[in-house]
This record gives sequence, structure tokens and C-alpha cells, in this order.
Amino acid sequence: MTAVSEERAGAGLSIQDLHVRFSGARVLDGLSLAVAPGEIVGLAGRNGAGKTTTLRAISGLAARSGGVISLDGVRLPARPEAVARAGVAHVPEGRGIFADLTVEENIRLGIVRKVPAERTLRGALEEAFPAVVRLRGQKAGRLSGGEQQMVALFRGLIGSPRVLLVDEMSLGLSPRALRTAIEALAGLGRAHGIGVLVVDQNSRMLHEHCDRVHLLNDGRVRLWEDASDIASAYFA
Ligand SMILES: Nc1ncnc2c1ncn2[C@@H]1O[C@H](COP(=O)(O)OP(=O)(O)OP(=O)(O)O)[C@@H](O)[C@H]1O
Repeated sequence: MTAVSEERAGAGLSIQDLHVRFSGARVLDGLSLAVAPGEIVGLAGRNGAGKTTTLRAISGLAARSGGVISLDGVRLPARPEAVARAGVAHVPEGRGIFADLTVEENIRLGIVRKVPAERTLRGALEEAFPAVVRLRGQKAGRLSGGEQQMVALFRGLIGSPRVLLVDEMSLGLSPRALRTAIEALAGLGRAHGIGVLVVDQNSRMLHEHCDRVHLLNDGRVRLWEDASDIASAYFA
């Protein structure tokens, strides 16, 4: 294998045989998953299946008891700042917005590494999320839930990450705002080679917008190909 093809083979986010335990209980039990550059991947599963834990383990926020997580072929350490600097951005469940800071100040917190001017996404983000531009000087705590979610997505992408993790994407968004937001995410991801991993309870939305959807059950994932088969996916 040449150096170039090796690089391609390892491009994007790769999770292999991930194990996470809480007080001895196995929450993730050999989970393996990959997100290629520019790909949008959905992660579904019932309440308590371990979706948030998966994203937190990638970001170094949940301790792993086994497994390897790598980005572009390089192992990610289990330290949140180092993971962020390596190019993994995380929009957490509940959005992680700082209420007393302005929208612009919240957005600047997303710039965790130097990005060459030609790779900055600010222009594209302003086009995709005009409401965020309009609200730039407002205290973020005054915004509606949906507006805060858009700020969180904007902040997640402003640093041109290699991978964006989004927990509970649809939280607080109206159906129309959700469609706009996920189409923007998918479009920006594809155009700029950013892999996106989206967790959501809304499996229909995931199937509609993602390149593929995985179902998390018993600590592992499997491909969920038949979007209409919700009953056996969740209750098998
Ligand atoms: N810090 C923690 N300490 C102990 N148990 C935890 C911790 N975090 C999560 N858990 C447990 O791990 C399991 C998976 O939780 P997680 O939040 O990952 O599920 P989820 O699939 O995101 O659920 P939901 O759809 O309800 O948000 C749950 O049983 C939860 O109680």
C-alpha cells in the first residue's frame, strides 16, 4: 500500500472495539463505527442505549475501558482539549450554550485551533444560519431553544473541524428549522470534507438526511437499512 492510499484508508473518524463501563455495567461493549470525511452518519437507539456515551467517549469526556479511536489514522487521546485541537467538535446534549455571553462570544469559543483563512467556514455558516448573524450581539440566554441550537451548530463548525459530533440534533428545533439545519450540516460537511456523526431519537429524520444510519443496541452498532422497520429495530 502506498503512503497516499494508506492515508485515504485511515481518513476520517474510526472507532474500533470501544468499551465503556459505569460502575461495572457495560454500556458500550465492542462498538465499532467509522465516519469518512464529508459523510453524515446517524446514530439511533432507545433511551439509555449509550448514544451520548459514545459521543462523550470520542471527545474524551467518558472514560473508555477498551478500544481505539483514531482520526485520520492517528490515535485520539482521552483528553477533551487534545481531542478538540485534533479537529473533533462536539455539540452536546443541552447545547452547552453560555447564557451570559453574547452569541458572538459563544461562537468564538468554538475556535480552538488555528485555521488558515481560506479554510474558514464563517461565510458559509452565515449563509446557512442567517438568524445567528441577526442575533450576534444578543445574550445567548435570551434566545429560544431552537435559536440556541443553531448557535451551538455554528460554534461547532466555526473551527473547521475534521469531524462534528451532534447530540440530539432535533432538540428544540421546529420541523422546518430542523430540515434547514440538517441540510446545512450535510451540505457544509460534503463541501468541506467534514464528517458528521448525528445522534437523534428522530429516526425518520436520520434516514432522510444521513448517508447511513446505525442502531445502537446491547453496546454495539449495526447498520439500520430498512427505515420503515422501527418496531424490530427498537424492540427486537
Ligand atoms: N456518568 C455516568 N455514570 C453512571 N452511569 C451513566 C453515566 N452516564 C451514562 N450512564 C448510564 O449509561 C447508560 C447510557 O446512557 P446514555 O446517556 O449514553 O444513553 P442515550 O442512548 O444517550 O440515552 P437517551 O436517548 O435517553 O439520551 C444509561 O443507563 C445511563 O444511566
